[in-house]
Amino acid sequence: MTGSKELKDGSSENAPLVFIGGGNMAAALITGCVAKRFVEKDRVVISVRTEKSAEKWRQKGYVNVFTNTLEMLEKYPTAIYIICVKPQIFNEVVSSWPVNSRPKFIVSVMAGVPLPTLSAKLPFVSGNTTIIRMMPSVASSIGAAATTMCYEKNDKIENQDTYIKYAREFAECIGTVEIIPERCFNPAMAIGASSPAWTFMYIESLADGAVAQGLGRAEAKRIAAQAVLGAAQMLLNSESGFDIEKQHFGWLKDQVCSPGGTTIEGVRALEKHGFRSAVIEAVSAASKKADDMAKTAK
Ligand SMILES: NC(=O)C1=CN([C@@H]2O[C@H](COP(=O)(O)OP(=O)(O)OC[C@H]3O[C@@H](n4cnc5c(N)ncnc54)[C@H](OP(=O)(O)O)[C@@H]3O)[C@@H](O)[C@H]2O)C=CC1
Ligand SMILES: O=C(O)[C@@H]1CCC=N1
Repeated sequence: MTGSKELKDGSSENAPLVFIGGGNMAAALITGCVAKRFVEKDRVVISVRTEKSAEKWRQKGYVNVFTNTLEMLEKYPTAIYIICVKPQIFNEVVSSWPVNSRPKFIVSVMAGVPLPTLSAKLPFVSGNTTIIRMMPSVASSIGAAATTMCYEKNDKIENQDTYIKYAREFAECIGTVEIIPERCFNPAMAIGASSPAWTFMYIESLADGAVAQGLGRAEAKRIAAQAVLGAAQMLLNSESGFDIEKQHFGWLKDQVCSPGGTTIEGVRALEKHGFRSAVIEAVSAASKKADDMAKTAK
């Protein structure tokens, strides 16, 4: 990406990107898309709750920072709105939205707030508003997120294809993107957005294991992180001889396990301690939590 991306929909040329919420997820998104020059800093607008957070953003060179969401939304009546607050704060955001507002394009990254709830709760949303649910991850900051996206296609919405294309380009600038049906959104969130936390835990555990055996902490951390990166790259890069569309992951695992060797002993230990089951349960627990949140968000 060489230049700042413009959204030309006839009504808003070069529309600003307005982030409602400026915490961890917004920081990863903004860092990632500014680094790729998808948007310039002066076209980013952010609202946060506290002056302390606002000051942090200003120190990073962002000038359009607000601690009053209503004031921000009144100042930017035509924009691309990205809702980045916690789901529990969504009702507060709804009540901060000017009643006469008629937004055309809203992106929500909130876990556990489905599209029908978004449309129902944002009372000003008309039949002419495109709402997109996007689930990126903290890896957006380095352009390495595995983002998922869903939306309801409506041919009656003016310029909807333009908005969808823009959202897709936004997601591509922070990593990869999969468009999925909303019914699969929560399990996809678990493996795309929550799993970085579990992977950090896994890498930390690898390092701990080696430190327990006497390896220095710094070396252990670097070796563990690189080993996980290399393994993931082998799955995604067909030059490894692996075809992710056709082959089972076990094919690569088996290449590492020399008969009578060291690795298969580790496989045995992992199986004994319920490794796969623990991971499957983690995905299920995160997904179920999002299902429960969706019920209370109604
Ligand atoms: N963290 C992650 O890896 C991911 C998070 N998400 C989603 O992103 C959303 C945000 O999560 P995360 O960034 O982790 O949370 P944080 O707690 O880090 O950030 C929340 C932000 O919202 C701000 N805020 C609170 N109330 C308001 C308000 N009324 N108006 C405007 N801003 C407000 C806070 O301001 P202040 O800083 O002043 O308190 C803070 O900047 C969640 O819905 C989550 O589901 C999605 C994918 C991954
Ligand atoms: O923990 C959460 O709820 C958010 C959504 C996915 C990742 N973090």
